[in-house]
Amino acid sequence: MFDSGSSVASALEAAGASLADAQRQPNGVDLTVDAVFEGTSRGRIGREGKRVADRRELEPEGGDYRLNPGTYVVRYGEPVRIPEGRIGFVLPRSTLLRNACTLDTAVWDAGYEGIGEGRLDVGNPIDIESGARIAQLVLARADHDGTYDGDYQSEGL
Ligand SMILES: O=c1ccn([C@H]2C[C@H](O)[C@@H](COP(=O)(O)OP(=O)(O)OP(=O)(O)O)O2)c(=O)[nH]1
Repeated sequence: MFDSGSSVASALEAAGASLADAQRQPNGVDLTVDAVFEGTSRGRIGREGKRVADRRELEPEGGDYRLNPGTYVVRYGEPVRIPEGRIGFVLPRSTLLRNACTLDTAVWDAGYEGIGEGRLDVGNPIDIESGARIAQLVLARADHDGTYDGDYQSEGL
């Protein structure tokens, strides 16, 4: 069972997000793009520990990120808090897909709080305005064991 868009909006507002009306969707809340990065070094995932690759933040040109085909990391514009009893999923806006682009995202754990990131794949050149809506967060009811306590807790806050 998924929460309504207004419940998702309440969860985000409790985390400090200020939402425009256009972000409020029937089944979730649209997230905006705050920053786009290109990787500049090698990351690592070990059996223990991990390292996120260094990155270079792209500058918008005339307010738009002018992206050629490739893989980027985006930082979303809204602080998120996943309430207890919930799991979060972020999905791409369908307009990204219709432009041969997409977002790859992972599980958003109960108890996670922060400004998250995702992988943006660009298959066809696209201009994305800084602050534009690119994704949608939905929340589903879920049992869980404890709450999120990983390295990304409170990131960006
Ligand atoms: O696409 C996503 C998915 C999740 N998150 C946030 C919410 C999630 O709760 C947190 C940690 O995600 P995950 O548990 O997958 O991270 P990890 O790579 O396993 O690292 P750690 O073990 O430190 O949590 O990152 C994102 O920013 N982007």
